[in-house]
Amino acid sequence: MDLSIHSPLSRSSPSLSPFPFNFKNTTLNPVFHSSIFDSRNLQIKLLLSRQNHQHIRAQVSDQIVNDDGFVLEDVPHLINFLPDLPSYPNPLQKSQAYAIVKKTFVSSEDAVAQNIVLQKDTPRGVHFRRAGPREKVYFKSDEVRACIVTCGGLCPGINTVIREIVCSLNYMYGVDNILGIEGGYKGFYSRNTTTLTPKVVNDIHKRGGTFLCTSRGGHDTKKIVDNIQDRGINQVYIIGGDGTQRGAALIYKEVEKRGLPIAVAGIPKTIDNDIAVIDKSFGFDTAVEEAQRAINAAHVEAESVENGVGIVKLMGRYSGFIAMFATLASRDVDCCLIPESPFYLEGRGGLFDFVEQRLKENGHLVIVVAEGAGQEYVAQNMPGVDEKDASGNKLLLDIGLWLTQKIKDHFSKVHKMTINMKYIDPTYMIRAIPSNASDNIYCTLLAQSAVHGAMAGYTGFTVGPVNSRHAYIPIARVTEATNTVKLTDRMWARLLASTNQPSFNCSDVLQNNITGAINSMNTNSF
Ligand SMILES: Nc1ncnc2c1ncn2[C@@H]1O[C@H](COP(=O)(O)OP(=O)(O)O)[C@@H](O)[C@H]1O
Ligand SMILES: O=P(O)(O)OC[C@H]1O[C@](O)(COP(=O)(O)O)[C@@H](O)[C@@H]1O
Ligand SMILES: [Mg+2]
Repeated sequence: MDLSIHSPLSRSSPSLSPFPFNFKNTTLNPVFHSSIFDSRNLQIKLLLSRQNHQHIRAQVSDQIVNDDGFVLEDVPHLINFLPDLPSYPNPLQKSQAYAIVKKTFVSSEDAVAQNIVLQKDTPRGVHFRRAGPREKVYFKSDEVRACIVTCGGLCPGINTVIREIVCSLNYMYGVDNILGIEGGYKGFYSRNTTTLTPKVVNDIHKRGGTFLCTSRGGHDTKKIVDNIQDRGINQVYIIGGDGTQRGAALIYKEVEKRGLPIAVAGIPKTIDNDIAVIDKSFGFDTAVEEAQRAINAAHVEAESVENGVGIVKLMGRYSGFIAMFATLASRDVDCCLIPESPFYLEGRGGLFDFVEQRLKENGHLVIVVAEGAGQEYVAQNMPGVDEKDASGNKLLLDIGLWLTQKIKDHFSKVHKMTINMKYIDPTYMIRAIPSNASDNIYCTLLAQSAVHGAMAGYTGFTVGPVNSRHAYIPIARVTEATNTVKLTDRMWARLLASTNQPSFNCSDVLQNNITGAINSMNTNSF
C-alpha cells in the first residue's frame, strides 16, 4: 500500500490502513502519538522511532525522540484532499521498455536518507520518498492535460527537461495533450500557449535557453490557478529556482483550497546551485566547465605580460559554488572570492598583500570572484543604489570592475607599479549554453521522476537527487533555506589548500589589528 495515504486527513478514512508495512525486511508496527500538520504545504512528518530491534513506533512529530529516529518527510497526495479519487493500473505494466526490469515500480516503502554518514548510535534521521513509477496512477492517460512553464534565470538543460517531460508523458503514459506556457508565470494569463509534442521538442535539448521563454515577477496565484482551471489543465510542471518553487507552493495550496484534481510538480533549476536538500542543480556542471574557458583565457593573458592580473567574474548571487568548483577544477586560479567568505584588501593577510606576493613569485596571478562577493565594499562607493529585479531579487553591484580598479590604484599609488589588468566577465556565457552530456542525463532523470510522481497522484512536490537517489521532496524543504558554501566544510578547506590563498578569517583580521597596534605602540614609544 502506498505511503501517500498516511496523512492526518487520510488516516481518518477507515478504508486506508497503512501499517504495518515492511521497511528493509523489518516489520514496522507504528503507532501514531501526535501529529504535526504543516498547513502551508501539507507536509507530513512521520517520525518512526525504533523501540527495540523488531518493533517500531511511529510518531508524527518534528522532534527526534531517541537515538534510532527515522523521519519520513512526506509529500502531499491528491487523495489527501480528494479521498474518492479513482486510481488505475500504471500503463508502464505493459511497457516494452520496462518488460525485463526486475522491479518496474518503486515500492511505497522505499525512502531516501538525507544523511548517509552516521555513527552507530545516531538517529537514522530525515528521509524522503523515493522517486519513480508507482503501481497505481491517479490519471487516465487520455484525460491528462499537462502544462509546462519555465521561470527565473536561464540555466543549461532547461530544454532537456522540457523535452523529456513531453516525451515521458507521451511515450510512457500515452499522454498527448501537453501545453507550453510561454514567458514564465505571467504567461499563464498574458501570453499564448504552445502545443508540445515529441516532434515539436525533438531537437530543443541541443539549444541553450528555454524553448518556452522565461520571466521574473508576475506571479499572481489566483489568476494563475483560474487560468489552469479554465484551460482544464490537471498536471502542472514548474521548472525554476527558489522563487519559482515558492510560487509553485502557493499554486499547490490554492489548488488544494479549491479541491481540484491537479498535480503540481516542481523541477528545481538554478545555475547558482543554491537550492537546499538536493545534491546539485542541473546545468551547474556545464556552467563550471564553461567557466574554465574564461579562466584559461585570463591565465594566458596574465602570464603573457609583466605584472599580469587576470580577474574572472562568475555567477553566484549568494552562493559561491560556481566560483569554488571552477577554481578547484582549473588549478590556474590563485585566489577565489565568494559571498560566504568576507575578504579584506589592506594590511597583513589582505588581498593586496597576497597579490604583491604572487606577483613577486610568479609575475602574474588569476583571481576568480563570484558576483555576490564583497557587495558591501562596492556599496560604500555607490551609496543609495539598492535596486531589485521584477521578482524582488537584489540587483548586484559589479564587484569585478570595483576590484580591478582597487588593485590598479593600490599598486600604482603604493608600489609605483603598473598592473597589466585583464578583466573577463563571462556571466551570461556560462549559462546560455546547452547542457553537457552528464547534465543531459541528469535532466532526463529529473523530468521522468516528475512525470512518474504527478501520474502517481503526488502533488506540491519538488524532485531531485538526495545522495544520488532521486526523491520527492516537500517544496518547503527546498525553499526554507539557501544552499551556500560552508566555510567549515572540507570542500572550502580543499580549495584553500589548493590555491594557498589567505583564508581572510577572523584570526587574520585580529592578527592584522594586533600587528598594527604593536607597530603603532613601537612607533609611539620612540
Ligand atoms: N515568494 C514568492 N512567491 C511567489 N512567487 C514568487 C516568489 N518569489 C519569486 N516568485 C516568482 O517566481 C518566478 C521566478 O523567481 P526568480 O526569483 O526570478 O527566479 P528563480 O525561480 O530562479 O529563483 C517569478 O515569476 C517570481 O514572480
Ligand atoms: O540578469 P538576470 O537574468 O536577471 O539573472 C542574473 C541572476 O541569475 C542567476 O544566474 C540565477 O538566479 P536564479 O536562479 O534566481 O534565476 C544569478 O546568478 C544572477 O545573479
Ligand atoms: Mg533565485
